[in-house]
Amino acid sequence: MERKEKILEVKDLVVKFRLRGEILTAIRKASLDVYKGESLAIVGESGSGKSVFTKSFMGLLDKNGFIDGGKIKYMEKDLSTYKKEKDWIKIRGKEIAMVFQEPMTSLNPLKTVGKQIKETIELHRDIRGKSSKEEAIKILEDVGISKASMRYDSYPHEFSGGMRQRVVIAIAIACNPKILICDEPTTALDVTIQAQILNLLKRLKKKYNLTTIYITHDLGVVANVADRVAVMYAGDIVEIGKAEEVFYNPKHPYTWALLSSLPQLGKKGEALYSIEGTPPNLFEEIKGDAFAPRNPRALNIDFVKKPPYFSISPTHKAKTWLLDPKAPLVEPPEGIKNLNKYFGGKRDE
Ligand SMILES: Nc1ncnc2c1ncn2[C@@H]1O[C@H](COP(=O)(O)OP(=O)(O)OP(=O)(O)O)[C@@H](O)[C@H]1O
Repeated sequence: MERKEKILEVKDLVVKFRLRGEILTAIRKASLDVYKGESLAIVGESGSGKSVFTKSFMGLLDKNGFIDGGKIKYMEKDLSTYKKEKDWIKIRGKEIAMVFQEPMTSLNPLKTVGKQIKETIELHRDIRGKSSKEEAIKILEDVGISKASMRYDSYPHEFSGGMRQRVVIAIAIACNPKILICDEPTTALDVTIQAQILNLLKRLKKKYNLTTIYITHDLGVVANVADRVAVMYAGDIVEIGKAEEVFYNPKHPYTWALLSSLPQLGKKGEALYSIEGTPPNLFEEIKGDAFAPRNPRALNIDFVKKPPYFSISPTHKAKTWLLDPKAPLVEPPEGIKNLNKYFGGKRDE
């Protein structure tokens, strides 16, 4: 594999929350390398820790949250040691920016969209006055807003949902970040608009040489945009690889379950597959493989000992005892064996 430069290196990160006198462990020694210029997707069910994990890179954890171990290395700096807002201001937006699911919560309803972009430019870059307005208009054009110089003076409520999401992306881009984290960027939008926003993000990634991290529970979104996929379960990354490796040669039973629940695989008239059981209680210590109680193919050892990563290829690894040379042969479910039929074409776009 060509050796790419790491832009972010997360090692054994532990994030906890204090809640009513108890401690909840949301991230359990998760590690992740992100390479410059790549597009990485973090997928997993609601509550698996995707948002908490990425928010910890930006100092955006809720007040009751704290890092209790591990490192977050970004450009020679260890962000896990950052405590003060004045340190985070140098990173947030400027180096690492985030686009959230619901555009209305990220926009100020009382200010024109142009002013919001202009202010962001002036806060982060050395441009003022007329030039920053011109730059704001250019960015509005970049994110696909037609008649940008006229729309500059519009308020957020005058835009449709998809257009508002474009404005939120414009604000994120205006800071000139190196990493753009997109947290469920299309969940609140209808299907055609979703595709447009994903295409826009792909285009901007190329133009601005961005590293993009998508957070989503929807593997369908991932098929279209990600170079690599990280699968998260109960606060840990249980499988990671190139998108085609995770889609066409998945190894962790949780990835099998996620893939089996893809709506694209649903047969007409049949109920969609859904993963049985519930995720573990994060207030309690987890023993063994966290997915074991929900895994119909679990081995005895899964309930006792946490699996390490086993490598499948230089770019693909998974934390499951099924990959241990001593494990019995367990086949993935039939339904997910020919996924290239569904996604093969799309990935080559
Ligand atoms: N402020 C908080 N206090 C207590 N627990 C929290 C807090 N924020 C998050 N959590 C818990 O951390 C775990 C991970 O949450 P997180 O929001 O990262 O999940 P997620 O995978 O992003 O899910 P979703 O897709 O629903 O956002 C969950 O169990 C959640 O309840």
